[in-house]
Amino acid sequence: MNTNDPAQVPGQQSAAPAQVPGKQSAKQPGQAAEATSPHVSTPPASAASAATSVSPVFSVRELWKVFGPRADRIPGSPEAHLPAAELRERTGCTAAVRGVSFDVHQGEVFVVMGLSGSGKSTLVRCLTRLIEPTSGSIGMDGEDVLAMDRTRLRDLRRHRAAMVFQHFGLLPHRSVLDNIAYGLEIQGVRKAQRRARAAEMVAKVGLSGMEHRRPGQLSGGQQQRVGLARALAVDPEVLLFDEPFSALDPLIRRDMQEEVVRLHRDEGRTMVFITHDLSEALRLGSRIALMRDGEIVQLGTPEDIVGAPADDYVRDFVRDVPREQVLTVRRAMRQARDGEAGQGPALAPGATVAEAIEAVARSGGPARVMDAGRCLGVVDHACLLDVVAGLDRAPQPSPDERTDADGSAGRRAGARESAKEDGGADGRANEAPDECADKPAPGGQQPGSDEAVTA
Ligand SMILES: Nc1ncnc2c1ncn2[C@@H]1O[C@H](COP(=O)(O)OP(=O)(O)OP(=O)(O)O)[C@@H](O)[C@H]1O
Repeated sequence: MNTNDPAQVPGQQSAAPAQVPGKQSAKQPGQAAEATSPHVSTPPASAASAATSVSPVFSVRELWKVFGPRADRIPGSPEAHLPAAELRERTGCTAAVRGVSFDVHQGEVFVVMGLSGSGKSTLVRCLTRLIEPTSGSIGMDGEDVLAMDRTRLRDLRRHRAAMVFQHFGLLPHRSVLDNIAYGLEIQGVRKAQRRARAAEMVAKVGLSGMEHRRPGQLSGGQQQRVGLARALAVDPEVLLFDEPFSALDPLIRRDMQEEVVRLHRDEGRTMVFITHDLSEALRLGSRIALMRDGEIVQLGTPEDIVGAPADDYVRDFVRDVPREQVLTVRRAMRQARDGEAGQGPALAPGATVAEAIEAVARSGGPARVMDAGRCLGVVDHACLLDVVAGLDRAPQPSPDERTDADGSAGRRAGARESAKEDGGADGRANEAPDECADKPAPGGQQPGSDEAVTA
């Protein structure tokens, strides 16, 4: 059985994989585990339907990682949930990851966020067994990661899940091009082929013209681009980022975040992204797993986390987030009254409250929330203010909401990006054709039509 075939397409399995223990069906293993956790928000309708159509890239159940003597006695023991200091005092052990369960869906940016020491790095390293878990199960595309032998594991790390580290790990005496080609070199890809692929990646991450420089001749941001290009060169099914931008200065960091958003939008590649920076998590995440003391205290979309914090810890965490930048009009809207469905600027359901405030201010009246030509509701001054003040109601997903290519709430980032594309740099766009568009406003024009944001 050749389980290390360099010609193998990344993400495809060359051998009959061992199945994840306890896996119920190919359709959606562990959906119940996510849905029954008190801290895990129910995904929006589109995410849920996407989740049922494809199996998760990673499926993690009851995962524990305990460091220290006789670590395997801790999971399931009465000590398992002791506070960290008490556990250490009584047993000499540290429970870095405690009974964590989640799925990473295809095409999403799954952010693992938490304060220093909350267990983020340990958790993500367990996914490819860079750290051996103490107990639990990990599936990748339905294959049992914990049952993989060394060859299969090497294949997983080289071909299927590439890691981008904070410290770029570049080879100082090699050129940019050769650094990018390195991952292909250890896969045994021929020189001409790997250099051609590396040259493609140089362009993709915006380093054209710098191919022959050494890492020492690059800025921190440029070095991180090389790290990113090296991971991309092997065309992995999933990219794992371990706080990749935390050493970069804020402007370069922003630049790199945009790079990730762009890559995700263009390629729809699955990404798992560790950060301790809330604004980075909100900006990049399709969903965010917020960790505390080794546990996931809440797992949900940025809108879930900011709009419906699971407990006081999360509430405190998100207290200073500008709500209007994260929450969407879906949360703010009310039912249309007396002809309101037929006029006013049109907003996509994924438009932010901030975008809606601008549209309503410009038009002087309510804006419509439109989806596939249907008016889902309207937003006016009062309901937008309620959301900003935190007096809003729960979100109101439409029953037949369309599903985007990437399924889950990656739609948010996509919504913002496509708003920009449709309407130019300021994010405005022309009004989408809809069932109300044939009802002319006074003066023959749709009021505020040029303020509308579509996504
Ligand atoms: N090899 C180890 N031996 C013992 N304890 C460890 C080991 N690695 C990590 N830990 C402990 O496990 C806990 C989680 O560490 P981890 O590095 O996963 O946290 P983190 O959230 O990634 O932190 P940071 O943001 O600072 O990198 C911490 O208490 C840490 O001290």
